[in-house]
Amino acid sequence: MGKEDVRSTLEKVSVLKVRHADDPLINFEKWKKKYQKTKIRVKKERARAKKPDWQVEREQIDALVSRYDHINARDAVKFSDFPISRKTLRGLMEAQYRQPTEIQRQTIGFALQGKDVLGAAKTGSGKTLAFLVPVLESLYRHQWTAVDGLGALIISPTRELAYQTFEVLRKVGKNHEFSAGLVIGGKDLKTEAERIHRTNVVICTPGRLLQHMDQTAAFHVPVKDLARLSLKDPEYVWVHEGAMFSTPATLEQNFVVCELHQKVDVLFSFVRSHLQKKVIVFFACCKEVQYLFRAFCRLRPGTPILALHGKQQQMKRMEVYKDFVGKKSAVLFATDIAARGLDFPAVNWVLQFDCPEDADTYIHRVGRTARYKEGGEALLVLLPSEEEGMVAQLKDKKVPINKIQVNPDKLQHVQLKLEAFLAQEMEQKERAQRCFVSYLRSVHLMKNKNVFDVFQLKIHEYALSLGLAVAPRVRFLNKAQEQKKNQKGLSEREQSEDTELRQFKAKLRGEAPATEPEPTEQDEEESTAALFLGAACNDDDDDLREVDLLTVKRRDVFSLAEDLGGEDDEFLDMPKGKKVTTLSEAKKILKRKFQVNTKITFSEEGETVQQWPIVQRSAAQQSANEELEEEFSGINVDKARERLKREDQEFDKQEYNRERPASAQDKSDDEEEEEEEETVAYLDYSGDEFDPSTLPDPDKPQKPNTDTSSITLEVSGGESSCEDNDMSPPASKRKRAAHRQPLDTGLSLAEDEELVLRLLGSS
Ligand SMILES: Nc1ncnc2c1ncn2[C@@H]1O[C@H](COP(=O)(O)OP(=O)(O)OP(=O)(O)O)[C@@H](O)[C@H]1O
Repeated sequence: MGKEDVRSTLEKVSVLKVRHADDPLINFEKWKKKYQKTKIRVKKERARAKKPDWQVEREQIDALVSRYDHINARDAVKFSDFPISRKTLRGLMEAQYRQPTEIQRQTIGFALQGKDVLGAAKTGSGKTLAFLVPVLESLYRHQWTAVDGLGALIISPTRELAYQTFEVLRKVGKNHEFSAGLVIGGKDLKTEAERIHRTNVVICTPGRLLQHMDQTAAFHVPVKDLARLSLKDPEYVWVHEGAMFSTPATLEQNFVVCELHQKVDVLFSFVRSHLQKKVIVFFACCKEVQYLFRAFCRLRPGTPILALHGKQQQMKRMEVYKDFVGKKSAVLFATDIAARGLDFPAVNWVLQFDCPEDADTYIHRVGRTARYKEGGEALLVLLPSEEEGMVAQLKDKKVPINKIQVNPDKLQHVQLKLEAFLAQEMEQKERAQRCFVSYLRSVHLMKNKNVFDVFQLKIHEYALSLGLAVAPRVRFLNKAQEQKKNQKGLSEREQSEDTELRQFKAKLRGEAPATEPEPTEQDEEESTAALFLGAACNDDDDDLREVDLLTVKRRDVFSLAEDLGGEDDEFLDMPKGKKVTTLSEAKKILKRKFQVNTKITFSEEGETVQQWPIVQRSAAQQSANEELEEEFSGINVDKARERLKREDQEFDKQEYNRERPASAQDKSDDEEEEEEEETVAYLDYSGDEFDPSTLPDPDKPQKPNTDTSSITLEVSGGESSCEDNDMSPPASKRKRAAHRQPLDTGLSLAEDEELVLRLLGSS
């Protein structure tokens, strides 16, 4: 093909192209296609717009559910990689939760698929969202509404944790329409009861839940499922199972060993050297927090001190919680109510002033710092007697902890200052005493005796370190000590019996007698400990009310001192015969059938002159037949009742004749009746003597003396009815009675009263 041919061909093609673009037929076809597409879309949209919301939502739910089988937790990087509703996703994003943590990644998928999940992960690793997201999704999937009532129940060990979980739920679930309620003690039960049946998610503490289950009629819980409390074929998710340590990697942990009486100084010095930090200090009991919180406030360490413990009002607890959350630097003195689950942001230090009950408690406590990728430090204060046992436990639980020393040069001593405070304030002194006793009690009650041995404590020095002049008396320790001695005595006796037997056998065999065993080191230690306690106990007779109260309460209320078993045995199983208590004395008296509140006066000849309460002499003679019958066939109740009635009547008659003035004996029957009535009233009234019945009843609303018009009908009516029922004699009779001489019955006032009551009863 020549050049000319090529050119003509190209020209033809371009002409064809121009013609094609201008071709109305082709253009129409194109437009028609586009139009059809738009028409279908609009139609669909219109159709969808006509659907009720729930149906649209249903379709969205179905679309989500269809993805459940294909969840790939391993590759999930963002929350949106899971089939989670837009509402929840939006909530998560708004709360700045974008990527799931390890525990969330591994559990959310299973939970969405409807499996029971048992998950465990280190503190601060995000377990809260791991269960809250599936809760929201489950309710959403079931299109739960307010009228459906309770849909999810979250039981939390402490009120603070319940409150915190509630707050997270509110944040993450704010785009859903469910209702949620915080049901914890210390709040108004009535208001809760009114709302609880309309609440979809209830976050509660166990005590309050039981209260509503008992008292709130409208509250219907899935009780059977709760009771079973076992998981159906659960997925176990141990996120950090293979980890080298059970505490967060970003947490640095140390312990110091010091004597009990040095602990307050150590704490004060620590606080003084960490003024810009946020610190939580854990104590063994509320009373310690109560006392040391006040003491430290008085010491003015230079940083805010807060206290959180179970004896505070709920509102106060919330206030302190929020206050501490909002502070940049502060020291929170707390009991273990703050140990589990609470998410205080940016805590730098956790100091355990008292040894935790066990390694798990230790881990929960230190977990209040170094949360979610943050760093933190923890210091454990141990007594020499606690060191070995506790450190071994921690090692067992894979807790990396190092021993460090307290620098004695840096230690600041506060004992003198505390003494001065206590000298000024009686209340503070009492607090210090309670703190002292409570701490000892808490140590005494600890189960692990390898770690906690109250008899190893130098309690006198401890009392001084709290600012007290002397160690208060601690009864339960006295008793425990006695018990210990008795047990020791018993085993010694058993041992000596054994030795005697062995020596006897040896004699029989013609061998030389064995020598006495040497006292062991432990024996010596025990007697030293006993010395410490003994000295402290004898120093002061000022016994603490709290100890008395508790001890007495336990025994008195249930009257089961001998029957009680279990934990209380330590206190109650004292050797019989040695323990002399008011209760045992009272029981002895009862057994001997002594009558309390009785009084018998004898003449010099030994005859009964007067007896209280008055014994009614037998007035009606018992027939010989009756006596005989009773002797052989026991008491015939009906006959006895009849006889008593007769006897009462006879006695009343005799009493009446004895007391009636001679002049009155001849009066007519009618007059006699009236007289008798008056006598009854008269006996209660002793002439010139003060008549208490004339006084206004303090329990009744009083009428103003002057202006009766101001009294409302209701009140005046009530009063008049009260007056009608009054035991005081009517005015006319009182007037007549005033002219009479008081009857001298020869009895005391109390005896007179008793007599009147009898007469009234029989009449
Ligand atoms: N996906 C996430 N992204 C960012 N922060 C998160 C995420 N999940 C949880 N957190 C944050 O981590 C912190 C710890 O979470 P959470 O309280 O749920 O831990 P936990 O495992 O329940 O701790 P504990 O065992 O002490 O109860 C919280 O401050 C929380 O806001």
